[in-house]
Amino acid sequence: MKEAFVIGLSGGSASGKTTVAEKIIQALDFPWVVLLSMDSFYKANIAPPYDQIPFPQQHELAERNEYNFDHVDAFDFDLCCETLRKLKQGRNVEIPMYDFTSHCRKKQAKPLYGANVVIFEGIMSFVRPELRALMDMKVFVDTDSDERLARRLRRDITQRGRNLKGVLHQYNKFVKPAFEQFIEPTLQYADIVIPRGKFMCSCCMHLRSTMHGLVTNTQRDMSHIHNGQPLPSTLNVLESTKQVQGIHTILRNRETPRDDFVFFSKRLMRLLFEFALSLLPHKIHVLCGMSILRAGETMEPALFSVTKDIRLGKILIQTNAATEEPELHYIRVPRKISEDHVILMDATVATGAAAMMAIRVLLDHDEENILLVSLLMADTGVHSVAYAFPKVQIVTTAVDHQLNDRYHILPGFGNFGDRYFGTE
Ligand SMILES: Nc1ncnc2c1ncn2[C@@H]1O[C@H](COP(=O)(O)OP(=O)(O)O)[C@@H](O)[C@H]1O
Ligand SMILES: Nc1ccn([C@@H]2O[C@H](COP(=O)(O)O)[C@@H](O)[C@H]2O)c(=O)n1
Repeated sequence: MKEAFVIGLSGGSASGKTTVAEKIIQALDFPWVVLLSMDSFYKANIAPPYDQIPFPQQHELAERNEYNFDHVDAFDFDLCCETLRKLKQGRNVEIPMYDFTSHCRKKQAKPLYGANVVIFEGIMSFVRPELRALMDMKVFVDTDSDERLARRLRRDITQRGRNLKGVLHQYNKFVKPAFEQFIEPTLQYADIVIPRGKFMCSCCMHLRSTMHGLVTNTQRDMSHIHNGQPLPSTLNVLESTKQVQGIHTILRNRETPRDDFVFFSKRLMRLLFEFALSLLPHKIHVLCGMSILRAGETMEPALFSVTKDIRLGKILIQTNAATEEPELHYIRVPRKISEDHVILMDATVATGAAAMMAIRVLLDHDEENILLVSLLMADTGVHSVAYAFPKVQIVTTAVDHQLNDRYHILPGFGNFGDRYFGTE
């Protein structure tokens, strides 16, 4: 669950790598696939120290088509490797954005959150052994050089601000020799070669079958793999006092009117947060709350009522109706929270798939600084989270033992969000 499957894509310039990557994403129809391009790691930077040649000089050379963008030294391989390694580990990264017309990095970097599958494409992606070692599958797009030149002429003139003479000059002086010297020899490392850049169904079928055993249906797999295992030591269950039992009875009763349901769930949330806060170490710490929308949002007022100056983030994860997989739709995280204690909130946790996706997004944290706080959990969810993230503290008021065939907790609280918001 933690490691992303990395597909490396290589081939000459304009061979069709990006196009093939996009087709793989469509054809795989897989949740949470990200595309990372080597172009982001050109050394051409707005500020030193990445520049070997000072930027004004490099820019001027590029404008005259005299800067060699097709040499291994043009790329920041260290940053590239570190970024891909982090993504493979399911961690967050900041991707530099490159602008081909100004030959420099944009000021703004693009945040990427961990993913199930990472497609990494670039002319030099197979050149370095440390990059190849991060790839689970390597695909080479092998397109004839005339075809590549024709495509490059069209693309660079229409999209990258070049002219005919400049493209031809750059191609003959740098692009063609680089292909022969650096890129073509890496064809030997490919598991799959796509001839003439024509993406074929057979290629996708091969990719699917290779990945099948690795990333299958998360909800289904997680719903029964932990049967009979003892509950983990990171699980903290609120003491089942008469008051807590009474509130559970009210919340579990499907006849309970909405206003009672809201009142007593709020009451239980406060007790839960008091308990969760008592588990934090005795020192000054900064707190950040993260609610998993939409049911986790119901817990925010209770959290505010027991904590002062807490920062808040939100994350929207929804289950794809067709694949039954959780998908990340929206995220807002306060800046610089990597040192904070994070209280991750969801009203109920069934299989644990959404909670695990949220924890993965937060993985720039030490796991022990994350508390997953939920009113009610299924033991499947408890086991899955604890297995994947053994240091995350899990805090709840009760653990139920069954899930139905739609992965709802039994006996449970029913659909918490619908009952709370009155959208049943
Ligand atoms: N199979 C194909 N047939 C025709 N044109 C293609 C094909 N694959 C890519 N192209 C075009 O060639 C250009 C370069 O493709 P791209 O995927 O960006 O290549 P790369 O990422 O390898 O540089 C684009 O304009 C794209 O539309
Ligand atoms: N400022 C730049 C930077 C790079 N290039 C060329 O881009 C090619 C790599 O990108 P592909 O999408 O074609 O793989 C590479 O061959 C560089 O020559 C550029 O022209 N200007």
